[in-house]
Amino acid sequence: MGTTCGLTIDPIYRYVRALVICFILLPCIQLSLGAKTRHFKWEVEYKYWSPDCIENIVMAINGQFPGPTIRAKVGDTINVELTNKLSTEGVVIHWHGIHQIGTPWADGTASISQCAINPGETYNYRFKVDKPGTYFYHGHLGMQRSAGLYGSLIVDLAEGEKEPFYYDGELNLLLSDWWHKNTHDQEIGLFTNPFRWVGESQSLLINGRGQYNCSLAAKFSSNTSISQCKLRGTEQCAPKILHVLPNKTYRLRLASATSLASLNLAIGNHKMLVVEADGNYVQPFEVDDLDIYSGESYSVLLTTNQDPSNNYWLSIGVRGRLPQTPQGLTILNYKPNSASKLPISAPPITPVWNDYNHSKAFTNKILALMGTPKPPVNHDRRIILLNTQNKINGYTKWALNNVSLVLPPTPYLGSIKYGFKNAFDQKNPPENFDSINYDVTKPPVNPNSTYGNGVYMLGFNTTVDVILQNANALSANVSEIHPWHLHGHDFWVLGYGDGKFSADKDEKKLNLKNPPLRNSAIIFPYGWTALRFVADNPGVWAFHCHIEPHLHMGMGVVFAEGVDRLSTIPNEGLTCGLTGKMFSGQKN
Ligand SMILES: O=C1O[C@H]([C@@H](O)CO)C(O)=C1O
Repeated sequence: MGTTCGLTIDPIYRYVRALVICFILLPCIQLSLGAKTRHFKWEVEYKYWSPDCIENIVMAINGQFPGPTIRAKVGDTINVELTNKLSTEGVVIHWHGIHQIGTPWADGTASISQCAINPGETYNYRFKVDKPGTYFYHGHLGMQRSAGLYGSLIVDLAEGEKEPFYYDGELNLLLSDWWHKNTHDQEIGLFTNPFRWVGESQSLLINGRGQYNCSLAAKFSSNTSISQCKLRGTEQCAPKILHVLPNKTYRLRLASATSLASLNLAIGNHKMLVVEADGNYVQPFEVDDLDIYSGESYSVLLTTNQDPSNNYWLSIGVRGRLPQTPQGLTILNYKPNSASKLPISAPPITPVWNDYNHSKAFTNKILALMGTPKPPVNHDRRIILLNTQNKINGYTKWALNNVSLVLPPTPYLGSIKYGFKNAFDQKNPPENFDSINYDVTKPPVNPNSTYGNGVYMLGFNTTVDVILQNANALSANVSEIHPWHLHGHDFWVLGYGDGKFSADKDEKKLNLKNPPLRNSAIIFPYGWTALRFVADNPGVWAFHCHIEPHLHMGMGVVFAEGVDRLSTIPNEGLTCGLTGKMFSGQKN
């Protein structure tokens, strides 16, 4: 029996009732709650741009880099008509942190939730924003995030609702990293034998702005070869100054769209109170600096209680990789001081890149605010994913339990819905690795892995645990940070640990009392991270390392649940691969 708007009743009555509900009642309920449909017409194209004062090409939206900020209220419907104006490549946009409940085809993952939008074509992203918080959107095909395809998405509380904290004003910072080598070149290097790594970025950007050939803080540097930037403020690379008034509290919304860099952010002389992580409230805690990994977002409260005759630095620097990228800087301008008045001392120093104790201390402070839903006490299934750097026929890859993901030409959402059994590997990918014999502290004994595109089919409404197990990469004594992001859900972060996860020893250490709910979590070098989520959102969902070159090298898996519950999937996103053939057959 079919369902419409979630209802299953007899056919004629069902049709009439569905019409009434869909076209009369739902809009009325929306109106009465003040919810709106927000329409946007976007065109994606390459543009010449100077994000760090060096001219390059960026992927711009409506001529802007970063793309326009979307601001909406909980319950609103976002409708982005996205036209691909790139002349030779497809495009998609993922709405990072938005659950896409009932609209999995709008998740914007090429080969998973939709076909890439071809040059000249338009795709309609229509979805509801279900949770207040700080989010962003970005390209999810190839290396298009590295190319600059990103922007902010901020969801305010519904009318009449109040945040559990007070602030006078708001500042929004979207953080990213920037290479001078174009992303096609970067991408080809990753798929070449011998492998050519993308290397560290040339610049860090704050709201799409950084300075490569000069520094805002050169006069404080002992390196005399760096010149002081002389910017008028109108340049594309001039910092976005953060204007504040003394003795007020500001909510800083932070999101990291970096391709590679893990960042640490600090504001000279000021403390920050962390209140939100990935769209979830956390127990407030105070910090001097904060780590933010690719794919994460935070809100911090900043009180402007320092000497009002000065301005202060806001700095970001690289963590977890030997930094070869200068700090990204902007100025916190206490009004009425002139914005061009430099702070009186040097910018905050980023903690040493491999001081993991510093990072762990920060991460362990993140706990759910009282009232946050708690995780189910038991899990139905536990998937353990060993993260390794591997080789396939001499090519360097990343793999999970020895399988490196290569996406199929037919998007999973369509192939699962319509039962195309030859669209992807029908065997469940491995649930575990040989944890008794595998030494996570050493390079793999046998580094050869295989390509795969199988799906973890999750029972609808079951509770799934994922243990992400880090290991040594291909070179001895190297284990990297990987920030993992789950589409379509938040998960509870039950705990982090060092070495190999052991159910006997570590199970009892898991936090079931107040674990933070998030959509992104990291694994520390040589460590493990335990996550739990409920598979209650019909659709097909990527779960992957948010370092873009790592995802491109296969570091991801695919989950699917409840696809049979989706009554209709718009054809619009499935007109490629086997589903494309099926639709063209129907037309004939
Ligand atoms: O995937 C990666 O490859 C390089 C290095 O391991 C090999 O060049 C690096 O730093 C990564 O994160």
